Amino acid sequence: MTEASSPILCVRNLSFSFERDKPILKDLTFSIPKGSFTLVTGPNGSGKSLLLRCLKGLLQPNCGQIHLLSEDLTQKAKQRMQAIGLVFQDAETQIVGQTVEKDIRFGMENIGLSMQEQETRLQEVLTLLDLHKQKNQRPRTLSGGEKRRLAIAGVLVMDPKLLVLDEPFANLDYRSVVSVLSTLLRLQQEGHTIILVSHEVDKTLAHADHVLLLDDGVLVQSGTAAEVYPYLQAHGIYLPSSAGIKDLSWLKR
Ligand SMILES: Nc1ncnc2c1ncn2[C@@H]1O[C@H](COP(=O)(O)OP(=O)(O)OP(=O)(O)O)[C@@H](O)[C@H]1O
Repeated sequence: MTEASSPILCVRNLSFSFERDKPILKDLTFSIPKGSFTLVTGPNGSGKSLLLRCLKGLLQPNCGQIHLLSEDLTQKAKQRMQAIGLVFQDAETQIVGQTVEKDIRFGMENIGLSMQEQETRLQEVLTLLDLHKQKNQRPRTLSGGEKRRLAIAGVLVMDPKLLVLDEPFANLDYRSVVSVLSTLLRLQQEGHTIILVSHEVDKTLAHADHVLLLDDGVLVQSGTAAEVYPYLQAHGIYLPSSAGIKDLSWLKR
């Protein structure tokens, strides 16, 4: 993955406000390289979740353009909704089925996929997310990490062009963080483009090939991990002392 890779998503001059003259997202311009593992970071309240909601089509920006694979989808929120798979910060709210399998099938049944296509996709995501053993289990009996993986499975099975996750490590213990992070890296290797929103850069920065740093609704830096790293601490992002970029991963501890 290099910075030169063609973009899957291009955002130009995006602004968003709930109230007139009180912009929250301010003139954001950036692109996301296809196949990248992009980390969107910034302190609490910097606008990360709102940005995801604007991209997904849950909120409409006041101005700006959103192009996905060179197609202008700015005014096509429904198409953005289908193309962008979003795993919410509170991923458990996305789990609706009585069993793991039923939950994964839910979205596919809603869009009327044939049983054969459902079966193919189901088997694929059970393997990718390592959930075969839990197939018949009730979701509420899953561990935190398994629930997070199930929420990802439910989104992935809809075949999104872009997989976006809002704080997927929140409230997870070390082993579950490792499990979810390894899963995301495996998905990237399979060819998926991943946008991860997290202020816990100590867990992931080593794996990010593209980073966006937001503060107070402004994109203050974007580029490779090495380019953005020197600006993190000044914008309230915790970094362990004397850690280099390669140390900033929970997979290597
Ligand atoms: N529904 C709303 N009405 C008014 N202001 C809102 C609303 N939702 C969010 N905000 C404000 O928008 C700003 C950005 O919020 P957002 O949730 O996007 O931040 P964030 O970077 O995701 O924060 P965190 O890391 O805490 O999740 C915050 O100041 C927040 O108070």
